[in-house]
Amino acid sequence: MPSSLNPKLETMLAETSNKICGCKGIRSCRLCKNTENEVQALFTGNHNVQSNVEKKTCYFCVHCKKAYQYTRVDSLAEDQSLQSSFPECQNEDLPNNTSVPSPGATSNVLELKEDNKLCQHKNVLHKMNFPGITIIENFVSPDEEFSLDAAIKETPFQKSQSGRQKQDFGPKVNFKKQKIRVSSFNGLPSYSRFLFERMGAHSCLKDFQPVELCNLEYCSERGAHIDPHFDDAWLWGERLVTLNLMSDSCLTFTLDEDPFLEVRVPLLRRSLIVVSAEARYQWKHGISEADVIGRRVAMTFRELSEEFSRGGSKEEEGKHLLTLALTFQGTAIQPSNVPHWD
Ligand SMILES: O=C(O)CCC(=O)C(=O)O
Ligand SMILES: [Fe+2]
Repeated sequence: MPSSLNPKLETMLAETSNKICGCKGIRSCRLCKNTENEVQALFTGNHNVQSNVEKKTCYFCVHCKKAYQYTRVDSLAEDQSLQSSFPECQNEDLPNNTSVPSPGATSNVLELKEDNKLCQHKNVLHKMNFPGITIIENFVSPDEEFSLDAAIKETPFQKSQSGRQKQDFGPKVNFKKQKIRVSSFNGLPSYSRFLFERMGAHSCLKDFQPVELCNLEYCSERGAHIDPHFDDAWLWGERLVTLNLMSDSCLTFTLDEDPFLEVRVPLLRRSLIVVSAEARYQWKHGISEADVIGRRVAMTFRELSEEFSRGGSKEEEGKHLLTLALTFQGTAIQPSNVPHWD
């Protein structure tokens, strides 16, 4: 809120916002932003001014794992699917042996080798490497997606920041003070066991052992999104693994030092994305409001950092967390205790 507003109005807005959504501090969603904007406009006559500086947008190709800026991007405005804003690469002739089939998969174009020569892109202005992204398409089948969503809905969601709703299965963490409490953590939920087992069949996740699952629900009516951020690196390890359910979306990567550059990575429905390396540690990631169409559910699994793994100073704590997590008998932890990057 601008400081030019009178204190009474600020208090009124804060109270209203608190009642209708879960935003705190600088975060906002459509519910509190609308209220705030309407009242602000009444009092100040100000309206948001859109920046007209051109963005350099690169699109990540799931197949050759490079990011491309195009001379023109045909956007099918009438098609509501986000997929249509990603230019297609010509990869129909890819041999089957370049892929690793996923147990839930119907597609055989998966985990393709980097630098796949057969992947061709038209109208390319600029091509860049974008290390640290692996996408496994069709990680779950439509039936499995439906069952997972039904199982998730059995637990009530808690209001979160920026219009999101969440459920957390993990230890209580105070990231600022670097403190953990495990007393209320009783494991990952049973419905996530088969996902963990399936991950192990993929080379990039062979040794992946999750200690936290955070389910996030995004709905466009609430203007749900997630601001650009880094995930914690003290407790959480290198790989952030997200299963995307119920609709397509897009993860946008940005750099503070180059605010006009962005890399858009498709979050395809039923696909699994692994974010690691530079994509995890050098680039911030976020999901903009415009990239949420209808309802989206994201299941994010996190592993332990080196400090909490074998040989690290917190190895014993890590072991304990892992034993609890992998019982798969978990129930969601209480909202006030929810650990999160923000
Ligand atoms: O919804 C997503 O896919 C990303 C969520 C995320 O970045 C986070 O929870 O830290
Ligand atoms: Fe994140």
